Amino acid sequence: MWRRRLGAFLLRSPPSSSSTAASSCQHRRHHLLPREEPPALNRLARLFTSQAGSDGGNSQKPFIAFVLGGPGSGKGTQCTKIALDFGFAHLSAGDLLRHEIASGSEKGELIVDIIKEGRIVPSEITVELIRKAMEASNANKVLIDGFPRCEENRIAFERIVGREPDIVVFFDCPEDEMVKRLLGRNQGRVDDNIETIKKRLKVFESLNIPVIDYYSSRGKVRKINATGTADEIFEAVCKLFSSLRF
Ligand SMILES: Nc1ncnc2c1ncn2[C@@H]1O[C@H](COP(=O)(O)OP(=O)(O)OP(=O)(O)O)[C@@H](O)[C@H]1O
Ligand SMILES: O=c1ccn([C@@H]2O[C@H](COP(=O)(O)O)[C@@H](O)[C@H]2O)c(=O)[nH]1
Ligand SMILES: [Mg+2]
Repeated sequence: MWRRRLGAFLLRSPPSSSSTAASSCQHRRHHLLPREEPPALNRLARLFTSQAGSDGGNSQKPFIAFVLGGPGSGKGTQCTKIALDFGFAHLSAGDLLRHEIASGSEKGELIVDIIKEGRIVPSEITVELIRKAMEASNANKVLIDGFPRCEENRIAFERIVGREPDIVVFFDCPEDEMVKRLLGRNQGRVDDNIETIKKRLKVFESLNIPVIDYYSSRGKVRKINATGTADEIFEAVCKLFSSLRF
């Protein structure tokens, strides 16, 4: 459990200020494993779930949701809310890469140059970070936010982790809205400037959309209209997640 908490602390984005009780899911499902549930009830609940492990973790294969969408479509914002309301571990590929940069490693120096250019980090680096984070989280439900970015990423993940996602959530947002949000983000990100944003939008269209198309052809994509307020979008997200079996 401590590993799970430490992993979550290190790897999840800080909760957004909009993640309040008031904004939480109106369609909230009856969680089988809410965090605040007493341990005895948790154990009982686990007897009735197919995926939970002996410590609530992933001794069997976890439910994996890839969360995709253009830059600034609101992936991180919505994942924070989903993690809180539905008990998912939130692994953001971008945050993992930024964490590697912050560690001061040689790999980090390579990564920061790629991010400034809006390009895609080599698959073996990103997949290895995600694989380790999944292992550290020991979770039975995982959101992988902002990955895979291209077909090569997808193929590398499926080869190394040995799994396809159970679903792919696609936040569909118009470009002008994404640009407006990114320019207003104000979190000191090296890629939140108009030059990099334009490059990221091109990379999204040319490399990430084909991944979404691939998973669409496999019936895995759930498209969500990502316009409106974060809370309005979360209403649609809640409907989707409440309908899932995990
Ligand atoms: N529905 C919304 N309406 C207005 N602003 C939003 C909405 N959702 C998120 N934002 C804001 O837009 C910015 C980008 O959101 P967020 O970081 O969640 O996007 P993202 O898809 O994770 O972007 P990136 O791919 O760059 O990581 C943030 O400042 C966030 O607070
Ligand atoms: O799988 C990934 C995820 C991210 N990148 C690089 O990081 C930036 C920022 O990512 P966000 O998910 O938007 O935080 C992205 O533009 C890429 O340069 C990546 O290469 N691979
Ligand atoms: Mg993000």
